[in-house]
Amino acid sequence: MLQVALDRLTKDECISITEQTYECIDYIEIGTGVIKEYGMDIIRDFRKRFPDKRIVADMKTCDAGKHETRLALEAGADITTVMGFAHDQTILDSIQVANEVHKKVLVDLLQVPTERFARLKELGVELVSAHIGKDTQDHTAGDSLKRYDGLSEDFMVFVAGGISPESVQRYEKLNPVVFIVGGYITGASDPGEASCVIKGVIPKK
Ligand SMILES: O=C([C@H](O)CO)[C@H](O)[C@H](O)COP(=O)(O)O
Repeated sequence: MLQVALDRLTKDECISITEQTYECIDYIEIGTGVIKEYGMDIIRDFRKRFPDKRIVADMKTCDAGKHETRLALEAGADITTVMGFAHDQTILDSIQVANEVHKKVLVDLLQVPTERFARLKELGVELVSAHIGKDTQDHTAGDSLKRYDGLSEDFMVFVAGGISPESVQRYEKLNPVVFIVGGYITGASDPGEASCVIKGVIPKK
């Protein structure tokens, strides 16, 4: 499945790109920077505009888990993100709030030591994002994905970080269920076409 990540865009650009890509995307991610600019209002707005799509709020919560998770899910997100390096209690609280409303938490593994993956499983984490951060994408291309090998035995895996049709194959061993794609789609001259091109090369799940 394909998740379009809406980052570094105005609200109007987010709406336009979502409309253009609608046919080929499965999840809409409201990016962290967009949430910082527009707050929960943009999640509420997207929920009304796009009732048939799953919405991921990339909150990147690292403290105040109950409060931030509730904010994003009550605004209409189906999934909200929490950082895997956050305190165990933050992750537990976020999962508890999400469970109460039958929604999900996606734990972002950015900067999480591999030794912590087992603990995340014990905490009840189900969804993880094997993520290469924006600021390191140019510096770590290649083997940094190795640290995520085997994750799909314990978690439903989302993958993110500079993904393009050319790099999709690199993720095969991670057995991802969702490919999160931002810049390749949002920076394209025809985002609709770009979303369908990448949808055509990611494994069907
Ligand atoms: O989570 C993301 C990143 O940390 C910026 O907030 C992006 O949504 C994710 O990396 C996907 O975007 P691209 O790397 O541009 O494909």
